[in-house]
This record gives sequence, C-alpha cells and structure tokens, in this order.
Amino acid sequence: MNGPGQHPSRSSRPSRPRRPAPPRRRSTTATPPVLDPARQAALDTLRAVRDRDAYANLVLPGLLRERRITGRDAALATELAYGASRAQGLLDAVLAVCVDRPLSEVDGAVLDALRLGCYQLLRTRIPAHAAVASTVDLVRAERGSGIAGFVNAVLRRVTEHDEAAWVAQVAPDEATDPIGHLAMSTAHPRWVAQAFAEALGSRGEALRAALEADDARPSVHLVARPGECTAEELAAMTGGDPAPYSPYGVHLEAGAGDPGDLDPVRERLAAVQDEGSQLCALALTRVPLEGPDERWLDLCAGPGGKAALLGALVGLSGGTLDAVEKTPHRADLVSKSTKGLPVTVHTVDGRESGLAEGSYDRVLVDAPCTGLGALRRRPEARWRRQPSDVAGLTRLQRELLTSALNLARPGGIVAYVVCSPHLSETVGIVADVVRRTGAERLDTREYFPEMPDLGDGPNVQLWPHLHGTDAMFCALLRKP
Ligand SMILES: C[S@@+](CC[C@H](N)C(=O)[O-])C[C@H]1O[C@@H](n2cnc3c(N)ncnc32)[C@H](O)[C@@H]1O
Repeated sequence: MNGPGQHPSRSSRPSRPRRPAPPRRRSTTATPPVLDPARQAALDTLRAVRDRDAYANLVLPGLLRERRITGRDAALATELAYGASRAQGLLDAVLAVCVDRPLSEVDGAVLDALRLGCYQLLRTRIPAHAAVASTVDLVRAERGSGIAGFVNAVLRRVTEHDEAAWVAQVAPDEATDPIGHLAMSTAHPRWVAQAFAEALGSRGEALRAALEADDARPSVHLVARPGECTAEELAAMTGGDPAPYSPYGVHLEAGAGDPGDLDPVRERLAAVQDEGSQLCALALTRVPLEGPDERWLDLCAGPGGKAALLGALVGLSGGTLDAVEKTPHRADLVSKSTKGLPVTVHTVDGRESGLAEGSYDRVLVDAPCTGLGALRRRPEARWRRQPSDVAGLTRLQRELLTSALNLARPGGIVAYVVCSPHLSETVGIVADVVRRTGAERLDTREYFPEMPDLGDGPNVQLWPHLHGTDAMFCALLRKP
C-alpha cells in the first residue's frame, strides 16, 4: 500500500487496509492536525445526509450556528457541503476508478471524506496539496493513520487529472450517448437529464445550458410581503437587487449567509421564496374574473410560502384564503407563515377536504411532485429521487387537480403548479384532467407578463437557464 505522501502509480490502485491498523499513538513531536471548522462542518453535513437521510440545507445552517462558524469559514463550509452533495454521482464515478474495490464496500464515513476531498480537487481552486492534506488531517483525527494513508493515496490518484479529463474518462461517449455524457459532466443522474431533455425537446445546447444552470449555486430569492414592504425597500434593507419579473421579489448573491437571519425575514416583512414560485402564485391572481372574487383556496399549502403571498393579496381586497394541508406538522408551518392574514388552515386531504364544492373563485394546486425543478436548491435531492417515484405522484396530482376543479365555482380559475419539468407531472396531467373534466385551458403565458422564452404555450415552463428561476410549471384552467 502507498504510504501517506506517496504518489500511487496508475497500475497500483490504492487499497484500503483489510484490517484497520490499530490507532497509532501520536509522537509528541508530530504536528497536531490543523483545526479546520469549515471542513469539519462540511464533513459532518455529508455524514448526516448519508446516515440519517437528512437535508444538507437544513443540517448545515444548524451546525454553523451551533459552532459559531461565520464569515469565510461559513462560506467555505457551505461551498464544500452543498457542492459535494450536488456532485456526488460524478465524484463517485471518479473515486470508483481510484479505489481498489466497489465504493459500496468502503466505510461510509471514509467515503464522505473521499467525496469532500475529491470535490475540492475537481471543482474548487483550493490548491491540490491543501485539499489532500486537509482531508487527510480530518480522517487522521477521527480514524487514525492507517485509514488516513488510504485516503491520502486515493486523493493523490484523483489529482492525476482535472475535472474535464476525468469526465472524458468516466462519462458515456458524447457521440453515442449525448444525454448520458451531459448528465455525468453536470453531475445529474441520467434519468433526470433525460426528463429535462424531453421537456426541452433538446439533447444539445439547450439541454447543456439547463443542466449547467441546475448544477450552479443559485442566488437566494426573497419575497416582500404585500402591504408590509415593497421590493425596493426590501432590496435596500438587504443589499439585494429587485427581481427582474416578480414585483415582490429580491435577489441576493449566492453564499450571502443564512437568509433566515436577515432582519426583514425575522420580522416577517419578507420570506425566502424562489421568484418562479412567486410568479406562479401571482399568475393565478392576474386572470380577469367575472363576478365575485373573494374566496380563494390553496389546496396543497404546506409549508405556506404561496399561501402567505396569496393570503396577503386577497386580504388587501377584503377576501379570504382557505389553506388545505394534509400533514399536521406542515399545516402548523402554514399557520405560522400566514399568521395575521385572513387565512384559515384545514388539516385535511385535499382530495376529500369537506369544503364546499363549486364555491371558490380562485384555486391553487401546488401539487406534491418529484421536485426535479428545484434540484439546484436541494443539494442531495437529485441522488435521492428515483424514477419509480413518478407514478405514485402523478396519480395524486391528477386527483388533486380534479378535486380543485370541483371546488372552484363555474367561471372560477384553477392554477396547476409543480416544481418539476417532468412531462408526466406537467403536460401529461393537465391534458388528462382537461379531457375528463372539460375545463378550459387559458394561455398561461399572458399572465407571466414581460417574460421571454415562454415557448408555444398554452402552459408555462420556467427554467433556471432562461429565467433565473426554479423550473416551475404552471397551467391556468377555467372551470366550465
Ligand atoms: C409542493 S408542496 C406545496 C408548497 C406550498 N404551496 C408552498 O408554496 O409553500 C405540496 C404540499 O402538499 C401536501 N400534500 C400532499 N398530499 C396532499 C393531499 N392529499 N392533500 C393536501 N395536501 C397534500 C404536502 O404535504 C406538501 O406540503
């Protein structure tokens, strides 16, 4: 086996010790490992994601707060934890070449460290020697020198190529499998890249642009609560920029810290919400309506982002919003996010809500979905979702949209929204429900004013590479 500091040759793949070496007593003259709070927090986040199915973007902010990690260390921890989570498939493909056995046989905690080191080597400007040494130090402190030597040898093998050269080696051939190639180079599972390709009608440049935008760290989007503050005031308070399309939106630079700590968010003048979500909720409110316009319904409200925006807007004109959410703890979140607004929360199944049929002027169905449109904001999600998830979700989506149309009054408007571009969850659901209910399709593009690249309609599919939003889908229907 290659000892620490030795460079493994191509022919001798580093092999993990079959029997872990007993921890060595550190000599009194040895330099102790550098205390590295940023990398330790990133490593602990990767471990929580792997060990207990945690969400990286919930675990890391907690660790940063608890350990009082701020400033540059917090930014580094965020970059490493989220970046390594997003890139996991690519990192594993590279590591599989550099380790002498299937990765499934490598101890999970060691694999976390390998991914952390590999990410630094392939996708950051951290000098290779620092990326390797800092990762090895973390492992040595936890697991002893034997395992640290193994990690050192594997990572040195990774340093033999840069990212492009590794992609050329581990990705499917670009000429025969362009989607597979793009999937690997942008760190997406192939089935996700395939779903994007089908929605875009592209296996070429448009697909590349979409996958690359989805692989980049997104800016943070805030929504100013109508009646509480304007987007301009919120931008001035936070140092952000007014959003290009939503009149309530503000964009903050990626990595600007935990947006939950911002004063306007803590004081409930604003909330974190992707601009695409804002636009889909607003589209529902923009369709002209004959007759009354005072009873609105959000049929899938948890955790309450769109319910808070709709509740504030309907409140300005004296109306009310009913918010339905099946899961009790998510219904509690809706109550919290709509506190002080004319919103009534119902903890029931939207398919059998018991609410009065034919009574709502506007209904939002922001249906549960694969979330393939928001992968850039949920670092590990792309590796957790499975193609087999789609079938169960589409059944539920169809039932919820049908129920929404039953609850709307004749002439009322229903917005079907999902945070996914997967055709089975988008046009497939709408076409099926329209056929069975006779609902009228509206040209949804009209209610996304001044947005370019909305395609042939009548539905709207937003994209990170075209609009800077999550890949939200919206279809507006009128109840016959
Ligand atoms: C995409 S999320 C909605 C996001 C929300 N509109 C927002 O902007 O914060 C879908 C929600 O639907 C809820 N849900 C799932 N099945 C449901 C059902 N049968 N009836 C009502 N809500 C349901 C989920 O618990 C989840 O909170």
